[in-house]
Amino acid sequence: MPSRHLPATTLRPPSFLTKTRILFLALTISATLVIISSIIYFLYHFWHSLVNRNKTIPFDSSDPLKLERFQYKELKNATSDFDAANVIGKGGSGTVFRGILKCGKLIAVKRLDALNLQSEREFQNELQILGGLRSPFLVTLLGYCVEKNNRILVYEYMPNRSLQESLFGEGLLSLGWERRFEIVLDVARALEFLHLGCDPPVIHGDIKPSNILLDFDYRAKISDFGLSRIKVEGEFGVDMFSQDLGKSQELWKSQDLSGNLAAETPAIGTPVESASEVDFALALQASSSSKNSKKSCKVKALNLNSVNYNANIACESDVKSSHAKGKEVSSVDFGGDDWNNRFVPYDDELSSIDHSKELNIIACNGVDDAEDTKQWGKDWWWKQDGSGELCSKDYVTEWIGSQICPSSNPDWDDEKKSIPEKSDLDVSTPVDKSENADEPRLQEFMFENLNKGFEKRESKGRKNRKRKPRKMQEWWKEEHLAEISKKGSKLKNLETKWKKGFKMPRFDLGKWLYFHRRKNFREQSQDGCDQNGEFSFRRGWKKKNPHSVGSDVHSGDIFSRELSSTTSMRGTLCYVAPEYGGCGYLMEKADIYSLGVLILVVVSGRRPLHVLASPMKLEKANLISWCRQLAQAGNILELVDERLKDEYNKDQANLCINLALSCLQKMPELRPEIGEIVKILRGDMDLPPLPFEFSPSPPSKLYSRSRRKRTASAD
Ligand SMILES: Nc1ncnc2c1ncn2[C@@H]1O[C@H](COP(=O)(O)OP(=O)(O)OP(=O)(O)O)[C@@H](O)[C@H]1O
Repeated sequence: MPSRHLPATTLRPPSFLTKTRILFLALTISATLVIISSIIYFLYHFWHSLVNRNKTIPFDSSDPLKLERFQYKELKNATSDFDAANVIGKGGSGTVFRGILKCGKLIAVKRLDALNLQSEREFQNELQILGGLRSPFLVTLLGYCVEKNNRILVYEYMPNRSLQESLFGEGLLSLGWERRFEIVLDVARALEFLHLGCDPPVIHGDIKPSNILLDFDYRAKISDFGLSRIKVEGEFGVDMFSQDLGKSQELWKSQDLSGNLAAETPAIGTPVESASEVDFALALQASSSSKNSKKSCKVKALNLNSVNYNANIACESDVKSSHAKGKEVSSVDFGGDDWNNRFVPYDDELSSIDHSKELNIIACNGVDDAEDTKQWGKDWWWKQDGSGELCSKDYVTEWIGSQICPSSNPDWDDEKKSIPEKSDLDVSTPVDKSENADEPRLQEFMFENLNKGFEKRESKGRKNRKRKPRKMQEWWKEEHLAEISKKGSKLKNLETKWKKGFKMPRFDLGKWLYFHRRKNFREQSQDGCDQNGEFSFRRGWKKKNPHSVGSDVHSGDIFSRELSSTTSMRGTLCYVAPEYGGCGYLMEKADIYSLGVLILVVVSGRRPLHVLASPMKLEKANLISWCRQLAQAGNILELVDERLKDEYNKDQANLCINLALSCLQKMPELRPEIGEIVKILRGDMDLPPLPFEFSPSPPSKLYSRSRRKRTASAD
């Protein structure tokens, strides 16, 4: 019987088959698991990166700025849990603490008070611009911290705080003439670095004493780049003010504090030849506004995630002709049409209006409200009455009203005697009781008198000028809603917050401020005035930190209150250039104007706008007007700080004041360039002749180089 061959498989023992199956199954399962876990891992990371996108700093991994990213905990330890005892200052957006790192290094830690669109924007600006710059004339930004809703900036510590505090605070006498002159020179050099040493140029946009910090040796450094802008020349074609910026590279050489060449440590923002690729991270602003542009501007683009900034810097000649003239480089991406809405055309005629006007909040009611198609930068937001809304004058009026508090001002009793009866002002009426009737009268009185003092010469010219009033609210919407609408879900959050009454001072600012201020005013009137109150157009009222003395002390005559550190929508009241004034073009000459005001403040030891109780002293209330009057009378040295007595260099003082007047010319193109200013201050160039309006009669005894050198050698 033939034997039957069974299939090989069947011949194998069953245990072998089982093992193979098990092995196969195990392999399949583990492979599946690996694949699934890989997918999960990938998805998790994808989700994580999406979720954390808004929390990341707007630099990509190739961060050229080498800023240190601090842990919140680290800064908390450095400042003893942000202890109030470590507070060294308070600005509109945040509180500044003194801190000490583990390594023993002293730092200044600025923590933003609230996270909103404005503060986020300024935070980004500070990082992008100041973070990309290194100069002995600029405060060094060491690092930052972004964790959850915390936004913190870490700076080098400046032991002598701000110029504001040195001039108007306790250290009053520590600023002798030499130091003042050096400070002016340092600030000029800092601006020289920004305007001429950087490519593209950086425009600070908010030069004022509280943004000038003093180091151990009282050398001045510029800080606060929250409102700064990068000027990308190519984008706008012809420079509006015919500045020969091309010579910047030729002119600029990195300088150390003593003015010596220090070429070995070029700042990040130095000319292209010294840094083949400018590391400004900055150009983001330009990029966002230049959709039509094509050619790159040698600026290293950054990957900005945070607030939907477009980081592809471009600045090319291929720009719409409507953008041909210099315009502000905004940090926000406005569509093409938004540009047209946002930027008002420059108008020589309007810019020739006397500057005293913009200090004259006062002028609000006296303005001809007739229609005109032209709008002028600041004009509309000073003069919005007739709309039924609170105009800027009202804010300032309220503010001034709140400062005029007999009970809290020891000088008041003396001064009130000199107030003429015809003013119909009963100064003995306590402010708290005059809430409805007397308070406005008191304020009207102040404004009327200020008006008389400052605006005589303007009234004629203004009669024929017709202007279309523009509401601040409208402007705000134009500027921000377009911006916000691009921020998708962020907008929804913000809108929800607004609806819930979240504190967003720029929304419906007028009413918000009005009611908020009135409420505070009533409350404060009962306990005396709020000596620390400060008015901010940018963020509404801010309460000064008791440690910050800079803004609330008396300086000069009776009581003079500061509007100087009130930050406007863009820039600061009294320091902002007339052609810019909140929404116009931010060009180098705007910084020059602010420098002019700063010089006068440094020389005179006075704030640019003093609110004085006595009409006798009104001529001095507006520092710029007063200086112009003195110049016409040929007596500018009367402006020099009385506290210096005779211990100052008359030639230098003369030079500074004349230079300031030159910087304060209404026409931006007439103001000197920063390179010239530095040369003039160093005695390497003569001051150009001042226009007739400032010249004493007979024509100016201008300060000449030869004369100055003679004096210097005599000294
Ligand atoms: N690096 C620093 N070192 C020492 N003090 C500083 C430093 N930075 C700021 N301060 C102090 O903190 C104060 C507030 O500064 P901050 O820049 O926040 O506000 P500001 O410029 O006064 O106001 P705003 O932000 O409204 O323009 C300064 O006036 C200064 O006294």
